[in-house]
Amino acid sequence: MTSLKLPSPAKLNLFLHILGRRPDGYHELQTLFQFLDYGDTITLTPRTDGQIVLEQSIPGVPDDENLVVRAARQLAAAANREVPGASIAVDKRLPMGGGLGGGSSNAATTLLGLNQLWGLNYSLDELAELGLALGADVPVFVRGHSAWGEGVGERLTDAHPPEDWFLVIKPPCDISTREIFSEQGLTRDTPGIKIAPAFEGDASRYRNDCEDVVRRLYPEVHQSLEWLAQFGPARLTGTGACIFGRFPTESAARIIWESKPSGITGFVAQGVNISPLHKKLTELK
Ligand SMILES: C[C@@](CO)(OP(=O)(O)O)[C@H](O)COP(=O)(O)OP(=O)(O)OC[C@H]1O[C@@H](n2ccc(N)nc2=O)[C@H](O)[C@@H]1O
Ligand SMILES: Nc1ncnc2c1ncn2[C@@H]1O[C@H](COP(=O)(O)OP(=O)(O)O)[C@@H](O)[C@H]1O
Repeated sequence: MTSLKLPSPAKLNLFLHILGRRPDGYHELQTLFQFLDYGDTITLTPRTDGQIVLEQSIPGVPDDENLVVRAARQLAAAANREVPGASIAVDKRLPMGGGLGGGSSNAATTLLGLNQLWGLNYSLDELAELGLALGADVPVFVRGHSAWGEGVGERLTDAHPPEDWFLVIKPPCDISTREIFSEQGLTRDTPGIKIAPAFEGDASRYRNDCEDVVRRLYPEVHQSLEWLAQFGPARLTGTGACIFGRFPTESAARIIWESKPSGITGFVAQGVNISPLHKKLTELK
């Protein structure tokens, strides 16, 4: 059988509210996930020896901890028969620890791709449940539709935010999700909002509750937000470090991108409500 080459897109948290903390220390969230038509690419090639082989390590991530390897092993363990194994290559474009969900997306792409390659026929519900054990953001990537997320992000309701263009900037720092959620000064009491069928893109009642803490701890993020805010509302995604500005057209986003100060890295991409992964899998059917 031939290889399967699949997209592994980024997500943005168009807003992120923290409603409280559960007894186990995890935070109750309300968030709005939208995918970007931009991300990593994963190539899955079936083997015959049952092994899961990562073709190239990611610097700083031991292979056993790489989310693609963990996802493949989890799926192999769940299948109640021998699987042929797979070689997995990840072409990484998304910054790690950037709040773009690259690791979670890689896990979801691996689960859906190997489910097809190995002929396991698990449903999206079953794969989302398997994926949740790997990370809170994996289920939304498995389901592949922009969504309101509640709980720790696992209770999902389809959403239809406008498919605008985004300028995403990666300030020169890495931020650990755990560090931000451990901060004393984090806002943890935002009142819950009623999930609306239509999303008011830039309504001021939506924000990212991690932003004040991240601005204080990481001046690089503060400076990038100040720069981007000159051109319109600028916001943090997830627990950072990436920030984004929203634009109605690609050219509007690119004009600002061209004017960026030297040393700023990032990209321009469209927000999409159907994941590029699911579009590709549909095309392959
Ligand atoms: C906050 C979000 C929003 O999309 O974005 P990211 O910035 O990571 O992309 C995610 O929910 C992140 O999910 P995920 O990246 O899977 O987090 P995990 O690795 O499971 O959690 C790392 C640590 O952060 C803390 N944590 C995480 C999620 C949550 N709702 N409450 C928490 O307190 C826990 O201490 C946990 O051990
Ligand atoms: N395949 C992978 N791609 C990215 N990160 C991975 C991968 N496997 C494990 N990780 C770990 O997961 C962490 C979170 O990565 P990622 O999902 O990209 O960021 P974030 O949760 O901030 O959006 C990384 O810092 C890295 O240590």
